[in-house]
Amino acid sequence: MLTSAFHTSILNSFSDTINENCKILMEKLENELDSEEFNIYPYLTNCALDIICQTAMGVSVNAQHGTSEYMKAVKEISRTMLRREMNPWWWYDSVHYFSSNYADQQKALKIVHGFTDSVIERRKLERVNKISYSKNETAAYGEKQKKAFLDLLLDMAEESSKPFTTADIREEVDTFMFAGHDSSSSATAYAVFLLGCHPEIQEKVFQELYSVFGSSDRFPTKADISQLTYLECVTRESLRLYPVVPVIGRILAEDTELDGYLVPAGTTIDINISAIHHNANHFPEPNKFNPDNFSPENKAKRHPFAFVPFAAGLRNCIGRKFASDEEMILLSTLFRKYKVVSLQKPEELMVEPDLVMRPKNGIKVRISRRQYPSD
Ligand code: HEM
Repeated sequence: MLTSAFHTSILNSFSDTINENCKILMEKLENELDSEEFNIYPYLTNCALDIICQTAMGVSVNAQHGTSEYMKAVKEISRTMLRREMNPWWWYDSVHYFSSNYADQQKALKIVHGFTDSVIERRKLERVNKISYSKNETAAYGEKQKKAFLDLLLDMAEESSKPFTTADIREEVDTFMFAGHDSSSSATAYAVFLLGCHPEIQEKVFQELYSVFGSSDRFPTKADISQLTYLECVTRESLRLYPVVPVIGRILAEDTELDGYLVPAGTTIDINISAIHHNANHFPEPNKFNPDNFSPENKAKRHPFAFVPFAAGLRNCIGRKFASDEEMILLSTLFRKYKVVSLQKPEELMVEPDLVMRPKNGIKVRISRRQYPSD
């Protein structure tokens, strides 16, 4: 159901939403111009949350403007899942049910489900009454009243012979929400961090941006983005060094030979994406940040599965294009406007496992406004 909603033409319609939220992010960052040091990670996470909420449900939770109950609950659910994973006693349902973690999780789930259900019910009613979406809700979608992901699901549900309950639809919307905000904001955060550590590479990115945009601060178009080939290499190289989903699990469908060992069908295996990305046979200096690893020549020389941040095969990431577009828009806007200096060294940056691999102590940076020749 989700996959068909990710048709390219639909993804393109989300770029207005990304741009509008990116503009708010830039305004918020203005307040940090005088800071000696600040953590840019929460800014990126809140921006990603607003983007995903608007694209998923067509409503804003205004995460960038404050703290909504829904936003806190989304974060709390991630935290309770992680706490459970870290505490083997809680792997048993019967023990977990009596824990405070379970109570916290249920409380947060109630808020999240209640919010999603109310949006779905309201949308369904509007469709029955053929009321077009209210002005506030569509403002982010521009004049043409672009549909949210939820509307596409409701279209599909109406056309399907199988009845869909609100809970079925809610599950799809929640999957989109949870898979889509932490992953893309962390990916963007690591790219910002690495560019902040490597001024010479940041300068090269800026020169590319300048060649496409000049000193304009206009929203990037699809055509602009397709010209930013070096920035694209930067985003890939960042995901290579910091794959935000570092390990995935699979159950073997058939007997498989691995390194001379026969692993029987039905075995659960972990695939260590981070280790694949740091394999010196594929990336000669595996710990060095080198965007040229993704130049067309270097890419052509490598095995196609040497770089798999979005997994591969049937259950790969369906939000890959969305995530890449979002990251390119955010980075191309941010680095046109600001110079970024990272105040942590790569060896000091601690990562912690959550639903995705997050920077444990955030991303500490200092920013200054870019000077253009006409300034
Ligand atoms: C840089 C950002 C992202 C990365 C690195 C990433 C990575 C991944 C990976 C590795 C998987 C496979 C997980 C597994 O098999 O256990 C996955 C699945 C998935 N991702 Fe992403 N993702 C990103 C962004 C997004 C976004 C923005 C969305 C939605 C808008 C999204 C939606 C999904 C969904 C729905 C699945 C499950 C697909 C399925 O089970 O068939 N992802 N992602």
